[in-house]
Amino acid sequence: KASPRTHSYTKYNSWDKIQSWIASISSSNPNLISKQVIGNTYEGRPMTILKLGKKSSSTKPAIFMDCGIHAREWISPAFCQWFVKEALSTYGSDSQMTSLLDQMDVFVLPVFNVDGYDYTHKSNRMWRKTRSKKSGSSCIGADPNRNWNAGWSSSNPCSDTFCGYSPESEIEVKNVADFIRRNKSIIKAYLTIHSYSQLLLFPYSYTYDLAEHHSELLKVAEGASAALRSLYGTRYTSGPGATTIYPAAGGSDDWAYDLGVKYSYTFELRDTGRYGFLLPESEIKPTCEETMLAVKYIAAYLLCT
Ligand SMILES: NS(=O)(=O)N[C@@H](Cc1ccccc1)C(=O)O
Ligand SMILES: [Zn+2]
Repeated sequence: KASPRTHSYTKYNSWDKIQSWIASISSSNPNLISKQVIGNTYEGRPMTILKLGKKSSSTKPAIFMDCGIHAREWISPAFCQWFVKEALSTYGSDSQMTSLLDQMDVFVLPVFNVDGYDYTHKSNRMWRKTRSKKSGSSCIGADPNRNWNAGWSSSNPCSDTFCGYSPESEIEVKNVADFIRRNKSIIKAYLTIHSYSQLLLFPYSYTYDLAEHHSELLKVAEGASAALRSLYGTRYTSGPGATTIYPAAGGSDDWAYDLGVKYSYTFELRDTGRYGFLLPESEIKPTCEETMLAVKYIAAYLLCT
């Protein structure tokens, strides 16, 4: 059975292996990690959030990070697994990680779109959406990054970017939106991990209007990108989604920002198109190492402000 010691952090693990890992890692260190199931997916798989942070009787400010919103973006869940492993293994030795986990909690959702992720392993490697079915339509699933109540507008059910029949129509999105709403007073940052293109995006994607905190969000994004680039020279572009990648309605980062989570970022990890969603396993380690620097930069900024 997979356990923290036998789990591979440099392979794209199946959902079954990730589920076993979640069970074992979440009971490996009661002072630093716990788990909570926030609901099930359409096909009945559990959505489990890992809570990282020094156990405290008082409520601490928190960062929320999700991976695997889009099923085919396999480097994303690989990063969430890497982040959890790094947090637990460097707490006490790495000063940045130690102060982060002493002063804040980090909620990590390793795989958001579990049904879709499992489907890419077993059926169609290029699947993107959820796997929900609606009577009357032969097309399956909605894009979980178009289904949030942020500039939401309807679209074609057979499109890969179908927005769903209404905001939060996808149970996976509703489960996470409910969790963030319940915890919005303590959540200071929302990070959502995607691939590919090497971008650090922030609101808005649903409009060309600049966010109220545009200049600060850009400054932090450029600092995080510079930290990332310092390791292997990987170049990221920072900016609002609408002008940096493309306009898009119903995105999770826009929704979190409009809810009041000021530091709301979408990471588009490696690469820039050579392999795209099929990033080789040999690039998991360098991608995760450099991305750790960007996430730790944002965390350090939160702790200093
Ligand atoms: N990961 S991606 O290639 O699908 N790109 C993202 C870009 C994106 C990011 C944030 C809000 C809306 C859109 C997408 O959802 O299209
Ligand atoms: Zn994506």
